[in-house]
Amino acid sequence: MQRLYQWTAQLQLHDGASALVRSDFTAVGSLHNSPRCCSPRRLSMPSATRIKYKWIYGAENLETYEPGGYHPVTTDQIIHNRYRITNKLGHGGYSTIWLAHDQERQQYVALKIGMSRFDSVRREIATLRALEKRPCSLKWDPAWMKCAVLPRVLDAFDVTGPNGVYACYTLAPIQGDLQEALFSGMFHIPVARTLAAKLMLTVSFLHAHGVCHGDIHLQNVLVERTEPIDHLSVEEYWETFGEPETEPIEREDGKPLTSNVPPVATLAWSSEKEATDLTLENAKRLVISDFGEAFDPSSKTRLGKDSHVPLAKRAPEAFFEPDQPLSYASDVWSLGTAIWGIIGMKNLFSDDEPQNSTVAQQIDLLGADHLPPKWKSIWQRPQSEILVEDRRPHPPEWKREPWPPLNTAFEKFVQKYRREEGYVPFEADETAAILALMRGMLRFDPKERLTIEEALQSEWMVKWALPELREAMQSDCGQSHE
Ligand SMILES: Nc1ncnc2c1ncn2[C@@H]1O[C@H](COP(=O)(O)OP(=O)(O)OP(=O)(O)O)[C@@H](O)[C@H]1O
Repeated sequence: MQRLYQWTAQLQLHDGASALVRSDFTAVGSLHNSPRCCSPRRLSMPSATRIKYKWIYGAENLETYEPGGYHPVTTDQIIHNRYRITNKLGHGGYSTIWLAHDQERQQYVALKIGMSRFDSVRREIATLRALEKRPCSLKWDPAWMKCAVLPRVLDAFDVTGPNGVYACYTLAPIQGDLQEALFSGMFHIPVARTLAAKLMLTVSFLHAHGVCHGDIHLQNVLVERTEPIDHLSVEEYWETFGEPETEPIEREDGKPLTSNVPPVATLAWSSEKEATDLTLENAKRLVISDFGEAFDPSSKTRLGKDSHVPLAKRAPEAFFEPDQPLSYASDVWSLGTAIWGIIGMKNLFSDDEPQNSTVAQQIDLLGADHLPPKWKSIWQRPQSEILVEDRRPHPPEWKREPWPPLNTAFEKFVQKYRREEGYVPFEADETAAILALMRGMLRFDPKERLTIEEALQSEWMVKWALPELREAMQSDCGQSHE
């Protein structure tokens, strides 16, 4: 898969117009070496005293193998006297995730091992466990109830290692995230509708249970495995799927490695399933993951400035009102950008742009007239009034390409690619319904934004997306949350 990314990125560089490759190919970075993983807020040691390693494409940030950081793990290692590491599934800014064989139950699990200095994995375990017991506060269609699948914590424990004490938990292994699937292709329309419906339904389940996810983006949206693997021994698994790809880790100063870092970097296994190959069977098995940022707005204040949602998916109130609490509406914004990602080819806002460019794109797309007056005056405040500590947005100082308005963006980022690459484009009536939903979910003012319940009742959901999901679910709902 690593090779595929390199290949597609090159294709983009040399022949961007003709290849069906995400045009914001910064996704190459965000898949494996996410800037979120390497952002300064995550670092503990001053950079001058950190040990530097030769960069390995596709590996986690190796400098983070230090006290307080990742647990050094290698294939075949047994964790907690029970879980035999079989392959790597991925990594995030807070954890590494491994496919492990549970020697007690003879089944495969995804093992998430948190970095020792963050309590994100502990919070995630608490949220998921609480969600299993929480009563539903809103009217929620019981017919859909068992279709909202959340990851289930199978086992939770601490592990002690050279970099500290790490919170760990196991959950069912899942096939891959949608961001990865979308890297070089698009979903067929019925699959896109099913994914969007199931994603929205799952978020509505969370909101109905008083929980904001707090980090909705397509890297945190996974589809379950369809092929069984529990009957395979670890050796048989390796024979079938290959052994994990590894690269030796080397220090930049040439000195020998310490025990803080593994001898080799293991590259994440990929199903190599592209968006085009995803079927309704896969789509109906969508699961939201990563509850490390989830919070209950009635009991916990999460300020806009503390949001960790990638900038391109972050709601504007987090930028304009950084000292105000976030709530369900911010999830709805991020969900809107995720649904756009599912139906289109190019992200709604470009990844890895700084805050001011992201806000400028939001304003271009939705129109300055829709900016709440108090935000308009923040945006337009004279440069001379901006104090160093004032991080609120203002127009970028450099010249940039204006972003198209919503309708044009749909034509340019969705329909054009669909036609050029031989995918069926959306019909005019469905397009109008999608755009109306997007406008409702992406209202600047969070109070005016659609609630998740309203979004679920939108024309696109009711006439196109939910019926598609219902049909796909006829037989079963995949794994049940109950
Ligand atoms: N149950 C699972 N099965 C298979 N792969 C998984 C599973 N959970 C996570 N992954 C993979 O690992 C990646 C990182 O997981 P996750 O986002 O939960 O980590 P994190 O450290 O909490 O990240 P973040 O920096 O986004 O907070 C996912 O994008 C996905 O590719």
